[in-house]
Amino acid sequence: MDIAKVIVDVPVRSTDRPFDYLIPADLKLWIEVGSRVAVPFGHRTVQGFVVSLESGETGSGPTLKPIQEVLDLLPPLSPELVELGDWMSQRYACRRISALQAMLPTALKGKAERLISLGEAAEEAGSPEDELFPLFLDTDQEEQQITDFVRRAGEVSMKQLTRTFPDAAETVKFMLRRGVLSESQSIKDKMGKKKLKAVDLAIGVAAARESLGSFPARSARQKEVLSFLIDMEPMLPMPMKDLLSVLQVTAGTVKSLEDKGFIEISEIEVYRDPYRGRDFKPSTPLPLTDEQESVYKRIVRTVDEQRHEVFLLHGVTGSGKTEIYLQCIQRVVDQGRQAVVLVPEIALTPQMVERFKGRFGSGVAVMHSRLSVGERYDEWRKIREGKAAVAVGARSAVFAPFANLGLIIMDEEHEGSYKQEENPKYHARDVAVRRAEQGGAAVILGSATPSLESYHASRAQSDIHFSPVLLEMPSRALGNELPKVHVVDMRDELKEGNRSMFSRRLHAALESRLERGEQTVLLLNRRGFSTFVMCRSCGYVAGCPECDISLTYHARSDNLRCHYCGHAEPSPKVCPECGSEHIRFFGTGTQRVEEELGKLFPGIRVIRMDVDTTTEKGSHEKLLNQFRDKKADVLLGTQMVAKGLDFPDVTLVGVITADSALNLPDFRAAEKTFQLLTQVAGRAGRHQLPGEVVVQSYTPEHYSIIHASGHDYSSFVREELKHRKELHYPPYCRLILVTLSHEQLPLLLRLAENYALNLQGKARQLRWYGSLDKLSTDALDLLGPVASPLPRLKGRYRFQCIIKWRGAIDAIGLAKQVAEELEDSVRDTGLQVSIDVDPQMLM
Ligand SMILES: Nc1ncnc2c1ncn2[C@@H]1O[C@H](COP(=O)(O)OP(=O)(O)OP(=O)(O)O)[C@@H](O)[C@H]1O
Ligand SMILES: [Zn+2]
Ligand SMILES: [Zn+2]
Repeated sequence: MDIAKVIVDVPVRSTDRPFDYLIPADLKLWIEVGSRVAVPFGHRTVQGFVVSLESGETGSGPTLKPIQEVLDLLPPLSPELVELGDWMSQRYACRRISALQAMLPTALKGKAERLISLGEAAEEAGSPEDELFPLFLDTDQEEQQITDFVRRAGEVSMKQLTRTFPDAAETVKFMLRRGVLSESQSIKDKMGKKKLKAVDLAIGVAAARESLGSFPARSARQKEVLSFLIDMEPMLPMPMKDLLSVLQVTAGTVKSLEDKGFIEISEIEVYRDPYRGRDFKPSTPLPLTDEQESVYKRIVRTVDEQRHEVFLLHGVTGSGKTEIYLQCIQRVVDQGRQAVVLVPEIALTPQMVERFKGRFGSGVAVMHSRLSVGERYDEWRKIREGKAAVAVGARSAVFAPFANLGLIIMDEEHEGSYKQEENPKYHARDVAVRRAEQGGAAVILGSATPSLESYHASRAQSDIHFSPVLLEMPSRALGNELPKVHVVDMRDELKEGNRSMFSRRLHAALESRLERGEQTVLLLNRRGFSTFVMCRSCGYVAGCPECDISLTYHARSDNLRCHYCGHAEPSPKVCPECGSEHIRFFGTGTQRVEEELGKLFPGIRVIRMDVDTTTEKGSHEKLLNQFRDKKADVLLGTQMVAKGLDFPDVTLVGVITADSALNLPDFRAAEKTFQLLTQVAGRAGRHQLPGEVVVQSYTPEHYSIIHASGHDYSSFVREELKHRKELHYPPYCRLILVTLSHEQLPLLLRLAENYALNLQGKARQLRWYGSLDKLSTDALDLLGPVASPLPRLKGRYRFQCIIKWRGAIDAIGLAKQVAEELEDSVRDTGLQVSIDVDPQMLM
C-alpha cells in the first residue's frame, strides 16, 4: 500500500497538516514529492501538494481514500521547495498550504486542466540510432508509442495519458524534459501557450546560397527574402511578422518561396517574452577594479567549492556591485548551476533588466508583477524546463524552480519591500538564506546602505539566523568622488521670508543646470506625509513621551496618538516649543511641486514619476527612456527615482523635504531616511560630470541627515545601534506583531486583553516573561494591546500587540499557540488573528 501525505487547499486551520491518501497503482509512477494532485476532501474534490511518500506496509489502518488525479506532468514543486515551505510555515506562523501556494505562478493556482502535445524536439526524438541515449534503447519503443498516441490525438489530457500508459511515467517525464512532449493549460484558458507562424529554411544554407543565382529578375523580392534568411540562419526560425515588417514584403512573396521548397512556414510555440523585440546591447565582462577584484575572488572561492555562505556586500553607490553580480553569475552558470537575482519591485527597471539580458541574453527569465499572468507563467516555465539559467525578479523570484541553484543575489538588501505584507508574511532575505543553505548555494546581499539587521549580524552575535561575511567597496568604480551634499535648513528660509518649497540654494542649483543643459533628479518623499505634526518655524515634531516615536495625527478625533503604546494627547494649536502658529500637518504632492517648477522656471521640461503616472504597463520605462534621451530637464518623483538609475548627465539631486519619513511612527524611520538620502544622492555625478546634492530639511541636526550628507554609513550605524539597544528594538531583539480583528469593538477589546494575558501567563510559566533590560539572554516582553494604526478596516475593528523577544525561545510558536487557543474559545464569532513575524511596517 503506497501512501502520499498531502497538504490540502482548504482554508481552515484544522486542515493545516498532511492528510494520508492512497496512491492508486496506475498513478504510482506519476506521483512525486511536490506533485500537485486532486484529492477527495469531505464531499468535495480539492487540490493539494504531495509532501512525502510512504510505503505503508503496516497497512491495516483506516481505509484511506485514493488520490483522484495528478495535475501536472512535472511536479511544480521540488522536494527542496516543499521542505522550504515547511520551514516557512514555522518561521512565519503561516499555513503550509499558503507557503506552498506562494511559490507558484498564479496561472498554476487555478483549476485549468493540463494538456500534453508534441514539443519542438519531437522530430529528432525516438530514433533507435540516437547515440546520446544508448541506455534508453528499451524505452525507445515506449517513447515511440507515446509520440504516436499524442500525434494522433493532437492534444491529450493528463488523465488520458496517465491512464493509457500507467507505467511510462519516467519515460514521459524524460520526454517532457527534452521538449519532445510539451505541457500547457487547457486552450479555453487564456493563459495557454501562444503560437506564432514562423519561417525557416527548408534546405541547407549552402544550397540556398547557390540557388540565389537562379532567381529571375521579376522575383527580386523573393531573392531578397531568401538571402535575408540565409544571413539570419542562426536565428531561425523567425516569426513571420518580423520578417514581413523588416523587409516590407507581402505574405504572398514568402508563400511562393515555400511553394518552391526553399523555406518552410510552421507554427512555433513562443514564450510570451515581455522584453521581445527589444535590443539588449550585448555586454562583456569589464576588467575589475582592485576593490572589485578582491571581493570577486572572495565570493568565487565559495562558489567554486559549491558551499553555502552568505556575503554582505557593502559598496557605496556606483561602486560597481552589479558587475560583481554579473561575473559571479557567470561563474555559477559555467558550472552548470543557476542563479537568482532579487531586486526590489520598484527597482526592477528596464535599465536593470537590460544589464542582465545584455550579458546572459535569453537565458534570463524576468519575473515581476507588471507582467500578465500568462507572461509570468511562461517565464516560470522557462525556468522549470531548464531554458533559463538566471532569474531576475522581485521578492517571489526567490522560489524560482531551479534544480541546481548555485547563487542567490539580493540587490538593495535593505529594502522593506522584500517583506511580503500578506500571508505568508515572509521576508525574501531569510527565505533566500534558508534555501541556499539547503542547496549549498552562496548568497550575496548587496547594498550601499545595508539593513542594520544584516550589518549587525556580520559584526556580532545576533538573533538573526545567519552571520554574513562582510565585504566592502568604499570607492566608486569609475574613480569619481561621491557627490558633495549641502543640507539646507528650511527653518532659516522661512525666517528670511522664503515661503517657497524651494530653498534659495536649490533654486540656484536648478537654474545653473538648466543653463548648462545638465539634468536634475528631484525627490519628494511622500511617505508619511500628512500623518505627523511639525512646526515650520522651529522644526518641532510631536513625539510620544514613552516611545521616542512621532505621534500620528488622527483627523477624526483631532488628536495625536502613539501607535506603539497607545498614548494620546490633543493636537496642538501653537507650537509647544516656540509658540509659533506655523504648526501643521505636512502635505505636499508631486503635482504641486511640478506646478511650482513651471512657475519658477517657465519652459522647464519636467517628467513626473509617481503612482499616478506609472500605473499603466510600460509607463515607468517610457518615462525613464525619455529622461535618458534628454527630453526633460528634471525627473521629479517619489522613492521610485531614488534607486538603481544610472544616467550620465544627472549632476544635481534635490530632496524637497528630507524629514517626512523621519517622523513616521516607526522605529526604522531614521534608518529608512538615511538609506533613501544615500541612495538618491548616489544618482548624481556617476560618470564624468561631478555631482551635487541639495537636501532640504527642517531638522538638519538629525544624525541620519548629518551622516547621509557625509556619506558616512558607519557613523550612522554606530549612533542608530545605540538607540536601538537602549530602546530594545531589532537587531537587539526580534518583533512579532499580532493583530486581532472583529466586527464588535467591546468583544474585540476583551479578546485582545485575553490574548495579552494568556501570552504573558504562558511566558511566565516558561520563565521567559520579563523586561528585556535584564541581562538574561532569553526574554520576552509585550506591548499593548492598543488600537491598530488602521483601527478599522473593512468593517472590522483592529487591535494589536507587539511582542519583543530574544534568545533561543520559541516565541513564534507561543504567539501562534495562544492565538489558536483564543480562536478556539470563541468559535463562530469571527475573530481573526494575524501574526506578522519580523514586521517591516508597524503601522
Ligand atoms: N570594472 C569596471 N570598469 C569600468 N566601469 C565599471 C566597472 N564596474 C562598474 N562600472 C561602471 O560604474 C557605474 C556604476 O556601477 P553600478 O551601477 O554597478 O554600481 P552599483 O554599485 O550597483 O551602484 P548603485 O548602488 O548606486 O546602484 C556603471 O556605469 C558601471 O558600468
Ligand atoms: Zn515651533
Ligand atoms: Zn508610545
